[in-house]
Amino acid sequence: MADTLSDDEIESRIPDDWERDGDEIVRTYEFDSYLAGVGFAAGAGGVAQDAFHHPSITIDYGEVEVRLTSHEEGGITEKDVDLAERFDDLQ
Ligand SMILES: C[C@H](O)[C@H](O)[C@H]1CNC2=NC(N)=NC(=O)C2=N1
Repeated sequence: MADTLSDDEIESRIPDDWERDGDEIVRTYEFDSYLAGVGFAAGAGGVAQDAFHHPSITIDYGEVEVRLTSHEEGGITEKDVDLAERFDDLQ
């Protein structure tokens, strides 16, 4: 079971374009169309299922908000940061 990261570890490990929001890390991706966002969300879902670590994904017109936290650990872990990097690689 992964341990939660300290505030300093989060600060140093959080990928560019992501922000900390309490016990979550969050990024809003922007797209030229709604369906481009839907496609990104589908890809992110596949990566999440592969990792068996699941984000909250909100699809709006031209935007997709992704929130990550480790529910079982009750905070932000390496799993969240690693998955954020994998989502960014989908772009
Ligand atoms: C039983 C538990 O839900 C599973 O082990 C996985 C599923 N996906 C998960 N996703 C996230 N974000 N946090 C978890 O703790 C988690 N646990």
